[in-house]
Amino acid sequence: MSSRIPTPHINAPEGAFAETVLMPGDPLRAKFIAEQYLDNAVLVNNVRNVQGYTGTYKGKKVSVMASGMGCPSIGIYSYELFNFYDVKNIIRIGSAGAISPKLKLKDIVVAMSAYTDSGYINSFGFRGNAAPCCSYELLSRAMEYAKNLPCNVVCGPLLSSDAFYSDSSQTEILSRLGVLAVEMEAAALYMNAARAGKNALAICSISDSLVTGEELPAEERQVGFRNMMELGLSLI
Ligand SMILES: O=P(O)(O)O[C@H]1O[C@H](CO)[C@@H](O)[C@H]1O
Ligand SMILES: O=c1cc[nH]c(=O)[nH]1
Repeated sequence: MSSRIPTPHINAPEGAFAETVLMPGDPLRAKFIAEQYLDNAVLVNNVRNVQGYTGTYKGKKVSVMASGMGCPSIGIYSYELFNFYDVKNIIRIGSAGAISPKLKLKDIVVAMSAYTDSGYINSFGFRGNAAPCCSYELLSRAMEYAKNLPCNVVCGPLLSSDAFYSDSSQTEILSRLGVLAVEMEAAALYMNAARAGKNALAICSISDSLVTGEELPAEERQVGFRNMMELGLSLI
């Protein structure tokens, strides 16, 4: 365990986090997961209102903490958890916009890999094109559990974009390459896990479709993705 805790972003003491952390972007989704699913949940971080809780689920210790939005933000939290708090697994519990016409609202994408346009990728010193990919062990366990879920769960690549609003047509190009959906964090999480020798998986519920223009309201993005939350919790 490093002595670099507390950090500027996490004021929890040593040992405050479980070895597995579920990580939604939205702090209120983190709070909802802690309140709905965890026994004896304790708030272990609230710096910048980025809420982190540790409790137990079915008797197993688990933490849930928000990442905020975008690669730079999840880059900070996942780096500090992996490298300073000795966390072993981070599972993103996110939302994403469908770019595949085959996906409907509330379907779940389990991200095998993440294309990215984010400059965050340059911080690892590699001058070619990186290939951020998930933990195979977490992925295979997630897809096994997904067979029991009453919703469509698809495994494939995501795009982790720096821009939520964009004039470019990159998503159409990536759709032709089989990329399923766009979100904003998986690539940074996967790169930090690789660099730290740890494990990561991004699971995202479809909150809107760039194909049809349908979208869910903010409250549903906060509390409505229970199948995804239970899929994440099945991995602890
Ligand atoms: O719902 P979360 O987990 O925040 O994920 C998605 O939602 C945010 C944009 O609305 C971005 O963080 C994107 O990745
Ligand atoms: O990053 C995101 C997340 C949800 N929906 C989108 O269109 N983009």
